[in-house]
Amino acid sequence: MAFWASVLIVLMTTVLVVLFRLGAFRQRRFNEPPLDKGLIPWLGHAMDMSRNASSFLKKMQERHGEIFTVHIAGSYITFVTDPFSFDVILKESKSRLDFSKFASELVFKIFEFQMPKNHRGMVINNSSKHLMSIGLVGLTQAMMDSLQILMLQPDADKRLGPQEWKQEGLFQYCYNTVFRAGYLALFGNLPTNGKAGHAQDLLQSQKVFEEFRKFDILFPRMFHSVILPKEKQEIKRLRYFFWDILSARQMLEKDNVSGWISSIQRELADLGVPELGQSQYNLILLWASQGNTGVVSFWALLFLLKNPEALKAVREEAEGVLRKMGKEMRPGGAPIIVEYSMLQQTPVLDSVMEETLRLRVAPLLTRAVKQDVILKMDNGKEYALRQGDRVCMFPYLFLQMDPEIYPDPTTFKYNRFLNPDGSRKTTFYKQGRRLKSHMLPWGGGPSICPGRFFALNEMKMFVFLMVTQYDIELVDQDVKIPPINVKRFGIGAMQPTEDVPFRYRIRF
Ligand code: HEM
Repeated sequence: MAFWASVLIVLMTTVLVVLFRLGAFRQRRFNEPPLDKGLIPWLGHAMDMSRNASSFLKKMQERHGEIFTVHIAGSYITFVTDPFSFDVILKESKSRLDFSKFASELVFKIFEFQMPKNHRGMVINNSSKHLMSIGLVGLTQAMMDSLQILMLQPDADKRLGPQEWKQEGLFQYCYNTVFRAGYLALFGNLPTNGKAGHAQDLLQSQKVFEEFRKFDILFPRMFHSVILPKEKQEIKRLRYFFWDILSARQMLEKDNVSGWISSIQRELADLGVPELGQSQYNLILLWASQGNTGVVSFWALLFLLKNPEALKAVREEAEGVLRKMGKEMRPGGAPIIVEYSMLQQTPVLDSVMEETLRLRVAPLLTRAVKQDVILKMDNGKEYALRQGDRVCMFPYLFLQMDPEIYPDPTTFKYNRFLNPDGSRKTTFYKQGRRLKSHMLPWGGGPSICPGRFFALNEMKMFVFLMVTQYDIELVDQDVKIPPINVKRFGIGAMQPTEDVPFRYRIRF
């Protein structure tokens, strides 16, 4: 009897210790935000969050207000929903709220790469040199060259002449074209070995795109740590495919590798990162640079195709820029070349891109709480945050979809970001007060996307070419705009649940 009593005591103690470790006994302390642990130990609200983060967070905001802490898969995460307080968090010092810690954990989970200590300084320095300022002009030119290679390649179906309509899925077409052009511009071309043309580049970039899409589709499951054993195998295979294709050895054989990729690789080698680590890092850069631009380009074109007035305005603006630059569009004339300077003269297209980013880009901005912190909200209220927790912002829901800031927020309005005089509109208000940041699709603070200027150039260039070089139309003009895949909330650009057929032909 005594024996069984001891076993029972040991068992109960173990269960209590495990529950304690899983955070089941955490109580809200004085000054802390409202705490919502959910009913399932350790998992907490993980299922709701991975199912549809946006509707879950909306429900939590309705229940708790401007700030609350939820328990998700073993972590306590504080969400701030007041957009006026976002800047406070984004500007907070790294020693209190840190971006790198969470990013490094995520990168290790998905890419199996252990970030070297000073890697962020390296990314930031190289990005400001090669993705901004002077480097941006050359890279934008490289993107243009690659877009031309892809868009003007002879049709696989030789029966179709250049003037005939070609039909495809718009999502597939945009993602494929922008991904491959961006990949070639950043990661370089295969040597032609005396052969004419770009056949090898076209073949290899197609394969890279196909494998990337498989990885991309599995990404939300990796992000939320809900992978089945079969999927684990596939992820492993895909990682090996990319580590090989992006290896230092393969990159050395390529021509025209961008300064961004080659100098990061050199610095990694100097830091003593082994070859495998360099390949792993290249996959991270491939993911960061190519996972969103094709998707956003798709939405921008779809919105234009569904809004003939907007399409007309963008086309007229682009044709005006071509005329101004002396690039006459003649029937059967030379292909259109979009130069860097031309992209600085397109306020209507800028507004279209900004409206598309507002409607379709939904990252979760996360900081690790490095020490106990008092967070002073914009309204003066103070909340205690605990060391070891995370603090998160979801600007898609609490800023970009706010009807007070953007009336009729789910509707695409191509001129929402234009002033009546046609200049760019940057002032937006809530409760009569001007917002410092009216949108955060690129993140903010020290971790703001360093590729944002290049990304915008890539997408604008693609849309510019599509509207000037081609006639484009939806196969069914009445087709509904497809819903978004809600499982991708928090990751970046939202993808559609289904494709939309469209057709295009060279304009003569
Ligand atoms: C539509 C396209 C893009 C979107 C919406 C986007 C968005 C973002 C977001 C939200 C972040 C995280 C910011 C944070 O957590 O605070 C990020 C990080 C990053 N992005 Fe982009 N991005 C895009 C395109 C690009 C491109 C084209 C490149 C490179 C050529 C790039 C390179 C990076 C890098 C390297 C980081 C990590 C920065 C760091 O560790 O500090 N992105 N991006």
